[in-house]
Amino acid sequence: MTKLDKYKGVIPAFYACYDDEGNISPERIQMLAKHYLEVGVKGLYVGGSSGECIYQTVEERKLVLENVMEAVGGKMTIIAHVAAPSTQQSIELAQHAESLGVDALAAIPPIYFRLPEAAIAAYWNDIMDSTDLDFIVYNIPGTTGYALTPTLLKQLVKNDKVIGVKNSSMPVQDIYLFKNNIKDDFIVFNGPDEQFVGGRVMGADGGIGGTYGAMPELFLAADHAIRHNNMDLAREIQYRINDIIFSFFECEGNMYDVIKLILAKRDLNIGRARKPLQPATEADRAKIDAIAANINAAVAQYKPVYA
Ligand SMILES: CC(=O)N[C@@H]([C@@H](O)[C@H](O)[C@H](O)CO)[C@@H](O)CC(=O)C(=O)O
Repeated sequence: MTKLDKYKGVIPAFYACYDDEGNISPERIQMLAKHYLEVGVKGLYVGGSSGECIYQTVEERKLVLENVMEAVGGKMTIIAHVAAPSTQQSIELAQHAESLGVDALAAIPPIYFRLPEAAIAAYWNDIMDSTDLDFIVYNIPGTTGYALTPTLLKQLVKNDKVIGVKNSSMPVQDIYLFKNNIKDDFIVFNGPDEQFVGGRVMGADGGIGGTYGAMPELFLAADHAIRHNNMDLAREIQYRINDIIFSFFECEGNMYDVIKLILAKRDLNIGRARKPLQPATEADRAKIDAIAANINAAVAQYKPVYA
């Protein structure tokens, strides 16, 4: 058992939970967090893209984390994503997260301006210096426009607080770059859910993903198959997961709104996605019924793999 084992496994990116008026709902946050605790995932990644962080105020983001911690803090690994438009706001969120007792912080690079690498490093270092928590560098070039380099990562890991990278770039080989020759005992999380198995084979220790929350049982089953060296089964589950993810993208509404409507069918009503994320349309409704049925069938088929 090492200090980093608590991060190795399936970690859903926690969804934004709103009431019917679109305000943060403490009750729904606690309900969803307890649901994932019961399902048996390793931890939760709170306040990331899937948490709609960029559409929430600092105070709203604090309220979200407070309710997750009240519901499950201490019983699962909690990683708080704290990147915000300014360094000052990011530090405020980081220190608030530390006061609640989270396990680790994560942050994307600075938002909006394409800043030079020195400014990106300074941003991450400022956040790290503001608390004693473990820190996870978040590489998501598809949305931020900045692709983490091994050179910068080697500089960052001189700070012992850096324990890993959440890698949401598409090339699986990036996992090799961030896993090898960086430092001993370093965690890499697979980001693209469509490549969960591929990322793990390349060396990722676990995954953090935006679709895990819609079908955590399938990722737990794939994780179990990988750990037991049953790669044919792992691939089979990954293919099933991908069919489901690709069906999300066939809807006109944004994936998070589609997932929320699917969760509502499982008695997990967490409201709708915030605009400008597009709401699901009437035409999506029949597709959403079919996707929900497909998820239920896949869960029934593959949950016995680990349960
Ligand atoms: C670009 C993007 O949003 N990537 C997602 C994936 O989990 C993604 O939703 C999934 O692979 C479906 O394409 C995560 O890496 C991001 C994430 O988990 C988060 O920050 O909430």
